[in-house]
Amino acid sequence: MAGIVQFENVGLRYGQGEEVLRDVTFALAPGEFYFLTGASGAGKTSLLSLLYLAQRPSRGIIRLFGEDVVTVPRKRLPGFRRRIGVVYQDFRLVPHLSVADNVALPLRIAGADESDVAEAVREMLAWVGLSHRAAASPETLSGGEQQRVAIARAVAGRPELLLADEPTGNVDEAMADRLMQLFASLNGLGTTVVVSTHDPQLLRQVKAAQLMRLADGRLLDPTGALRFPPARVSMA
Ligand SMILES: Nc1ncnc2c1ncn2[C@@H]1O[C@H](COP(=O)(O)OP(=O)(O)OP(=O)(O)O)[C@@H](O)[C@H]1O
Repeated sequence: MAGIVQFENVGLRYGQGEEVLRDVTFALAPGEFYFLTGASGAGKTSLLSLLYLAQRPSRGIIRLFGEDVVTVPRKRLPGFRRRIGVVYQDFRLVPHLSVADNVALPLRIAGADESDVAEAVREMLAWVGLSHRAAASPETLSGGEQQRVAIARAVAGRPELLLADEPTGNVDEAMADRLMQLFASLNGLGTTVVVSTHDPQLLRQVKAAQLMRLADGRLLDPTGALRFPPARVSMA
């Protein structure tokens, strides 16, 4: 398999507007860690939304886990989404579920045993420093706390692909370090990770990470490393 994700000449426009993504071609190798960078408005969230199948591209080919997801019947999309963990920029927690039940959601959808669910939720909430808020309603949490719940939920099911949109935008530096360690640990277990960020500090945190740079809807790939990724890059 050439990659866990492949884009070929992908374009995206909203309505009748100009294309906000243009001629985007790349492949992501399984098990790698990628940072997606670019100025505000460059298209990072739009690119991630194609990856988590929130919309279809206006043109081009997208393959996920080796399958063409542009022409796949809609009823098969949930099967792909279950293999992906997403940290949305606006968190998207379920308001009528407790913090613990939000984190448990992907595990329950995957049919995990309740005892495994309870243990995973405990472990994840401890990691993001929110054990004491397990029973709380998401609306009673600060923005940074909600972001940490969203991260715990995305990571809990050990997805094959993790997509995180500005996941440390609302937390302090010490918590950002801790969350990046969580992503790096998940990556160490084999998850392919894509983190979008403006923050140059974060880029220094994961040494073996590769950079995807977007500028005005185009992916900059001067060395061709994203188009023709090595089969496996050393994590040293
Ligand atoms: N739903 C939408 N309808 C119309 N235009 C949109 C929509 N979402 C994004 N855009 C436009 O697409 C372009 C790329 O936006 P996008 O949110 O993908 O950029 P970004 O790099 O994630 O920015 P930021 O770092 O500010 O979140 C922008 O010009 C934006 O105005």
